Amino acid sequence: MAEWDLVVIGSGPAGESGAVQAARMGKRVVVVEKEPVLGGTAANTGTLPSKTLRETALYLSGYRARGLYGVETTLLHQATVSDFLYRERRVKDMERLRIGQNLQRHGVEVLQGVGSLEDAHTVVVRREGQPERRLTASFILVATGSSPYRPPLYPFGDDRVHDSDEVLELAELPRSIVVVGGGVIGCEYACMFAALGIPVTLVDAKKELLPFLDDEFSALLAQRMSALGIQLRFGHTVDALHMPESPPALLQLTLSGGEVLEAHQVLVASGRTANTAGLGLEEVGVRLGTRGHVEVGATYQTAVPHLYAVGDAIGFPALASTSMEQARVAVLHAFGAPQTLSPILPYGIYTIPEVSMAGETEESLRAKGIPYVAGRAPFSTNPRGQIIGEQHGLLKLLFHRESWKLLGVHVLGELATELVHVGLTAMVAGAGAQLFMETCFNYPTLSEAYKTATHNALLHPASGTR
Ligand SMILES: Cc1cc2nc3c(=O)[nH]c(=O)nc-3n(C[C@H](O)[C@H](O)[C@H](O)COP(=O)(O)OP(=O)(O)OC[C@H]3O[C@@H](n4cnc5c(N)ncnc54)[C@H](O)[C@@H]3O)c2cc1C
Ligand SMILES: NC(=O)c1ccc[n+]([C@@H]2O[C@H](COP(=O)([O-])OP(=O)(O)OC[C@H]3O[C@@H](n4cnc5c(N)ncnc54)[C@H](O)[C@@H]3O)[C@@H](O)[C@H]2O)c1
Repeated sequence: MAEWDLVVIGSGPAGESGAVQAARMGKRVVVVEKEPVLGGTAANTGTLPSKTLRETALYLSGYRARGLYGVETTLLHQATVSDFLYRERRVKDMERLRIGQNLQRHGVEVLQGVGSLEDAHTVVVRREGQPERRLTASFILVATGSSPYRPPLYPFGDDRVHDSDEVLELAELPRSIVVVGGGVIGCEYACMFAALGIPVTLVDAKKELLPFLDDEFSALLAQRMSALGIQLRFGHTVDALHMPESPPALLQLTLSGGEVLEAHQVLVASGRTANTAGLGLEEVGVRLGTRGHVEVGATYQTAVPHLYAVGDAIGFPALASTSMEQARVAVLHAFGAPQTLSPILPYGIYTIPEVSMAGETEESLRAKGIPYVAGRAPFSTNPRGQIIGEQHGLLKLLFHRESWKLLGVHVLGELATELVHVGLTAMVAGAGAQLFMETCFNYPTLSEAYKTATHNALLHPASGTR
């Protein structure tokens, strides 16, 4: 008999969620983590640090108060790196502590060391200066996450060149920066730096900003990011980088098309690679795809049935939110209580302003030939929006033209990543216009925009239909 019911490799959101789910089912569970701290990318280098830095940038820049009292606030004072990183460290520490306590409370054992497969049922754990440990398991959950992809053009040892992990170890705030890669990471960091008054240029090979967004919101976000002072260079790659020997001479980045950008520092955010090298997965029959992503089926089972993989290790959508859900679904399947992942997943993008969406876009509805009606509620006409000075926010709801079921929700502006959940919950419950008409919302609130957007759709049932 195996020593453990479940061995989890990795303690990020996926590992924690999978381990706790199995422990709740009365299973013997051990989590193997190579780092001395728990929490993975979400707690230590990605989600929480970047969101805390965003709040710090908003606070230090006085961004939320801009234009509210007839005065334009600028930086409260010259922001320093320690201003910038102070709260980031506190939030990180609290999250690590919370995860440790959560695992302990559920009776999950934690082992520090690098895990790899010796055979399909044995995980060997190696830690410098310690004897190797062998863990035999009935089931194994690979939740090893991902790391920034480092294109060979950039000398990452140089302290003017960063990836999204290293950017948290800045020695000083950049005087100007080029961000290469306008995916979610690039856009979020570009906004933070711009809010702090740092000149930012954002370069991306794609022609459109975050093309998975509804076109109207992609364009609106591009407009707001430009208004924040970000120079957008879409449809371009960086073909050459010149690094002068002696700073403060500026870095020179030559774009496809010939333009030369000059900046003090560069942040490269052009995708991520799964942490699967050296795990021994292929040796036991697990298939890996591009950038090392583990190939899995609908219940996160690999080609080896008792071996599951979840989170960033399997690729898209590679979010903390979805990683936790995937792990829960995988563990329930392993221990004989199968469930499926929610069919509608939200996206929350912490740019300045925030953008969030769930369900269909106008483009996806058109492509599927589904008849729809769009209803819009600008925050500038919402009383709470007025109070907080939210001039550019927008909620858009997409309803089925015949059934009036909600098919998609899109929000840009203050608290967009929170507001989206009203629409998400309605969609998961199969509800629509009727629900928003009959629900009493607090007044004044931004959530009330759901009622306004529904009225707008009902008043103009032909607008936005295709
Ligand atoms: C800058 C940034 C911002 C982000 N913002 C958001 C956001 O706002 N919202 C959101 O939902 N998602 C966000 N994400 C994505 C999110 O962080 C990841 O999707 C999530 O952390 C993935 O969880 P995971 O458990 O799969 O992997 P990870 O969190 O990467 O954890 C994997 C763990 O496995 C460990 N490990 C790896 N190999 C081994 C081994 N061989 N042995 C032992 N341990 C090992 C690692 O040390 C790590 O602790 C962001 C990511 C970045 C980089
Ligand atoms: N709020 C959130 O949910 C959030 C925040 C940050 C990160 N994440 C997740 O982290 C993951 C990684 O994010 P990411 O932004 O690094 O990767 P990404 O793959 O989403 O984006 C990378 C971008 O870089 C561009 N690119 C690639 N090579 C290039 C080149 N040579 N020149 C110019 N542009 C180039 C691509 O066109 C793409 O737009 C994503 O899966 C994302 O969902 C989520």
